[in-house]
Amino acid sequence: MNISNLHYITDTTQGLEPLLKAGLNWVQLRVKNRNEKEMYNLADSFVALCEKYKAYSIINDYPKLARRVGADGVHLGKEDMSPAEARALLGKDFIIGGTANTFEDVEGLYEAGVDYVGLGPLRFTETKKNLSPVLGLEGYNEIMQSCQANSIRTPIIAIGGIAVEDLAALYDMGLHGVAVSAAIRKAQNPAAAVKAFLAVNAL
Ligand SMILES: Cc1ncc(COP(=O)(O)OP(=O)(O)O)c(N)n1
Ligand SMILES: Cc1ncsc1CCOP(=O)(O)O
Ligand SMILES: [Mg+2]
Repeated sequence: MNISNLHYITDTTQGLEPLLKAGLNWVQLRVKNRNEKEMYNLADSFVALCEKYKAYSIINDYPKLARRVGADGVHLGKEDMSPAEARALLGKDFIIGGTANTFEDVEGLYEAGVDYVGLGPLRFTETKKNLSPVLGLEGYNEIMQSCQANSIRTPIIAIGGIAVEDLAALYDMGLHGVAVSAAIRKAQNPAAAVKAFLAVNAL
């Protein structure tokens, strides 16, 4: 499995199909405050839609639900199940991502054997409440240099307020890719926004 350069984060399947048609191949379902039944139904239809377009499906926060609906992976933050427990539950082939805000977080996730790290936020975003301290490009630079110095090669995905204009600087520092919600979801033409992100990745 190749970790994608573009992770799209969504709380709905509405409007997702045109984005998959535009070439999106990795989607994370990130939903807060829904009951178990609603969450199951949403996750189940999300996985079916991703499968139709051969896109990887990742469920945020809920490892057991991810397994139950046949998703490809789960994303876990500091408040969620530990990556080690999730690995024991889900097995070696299940994709497990973890959240980092510092080099120490990245190191811990690398040692825990995650498949990718979501590192951020780059800047303020309204998409997430209780945001960790903003890193800015300078913060990413320091953390990426520490990763290189410590031979940490886990793919690192930048997240939080990412715009297409940020990609060049982030890739220069060694970031593997980006996780994006608002810049696609709130775009006048979300499918065109997906294509703009993918076009930079193809350069
Ligand atoms: C790719 C990626 N990186 C980071 C996060 C944030 O996860 P978490 O810290 O658990 O916060 P919530 O998304 O659950 O609010 C993510 N979802 N994806
Ligand atoms: C889940 C998450 N964690 C940090 S920012 C974020 C949401 C994505 O941010 P944006 O909507 O600004 O792309
Ligand atoms: Mg979480």
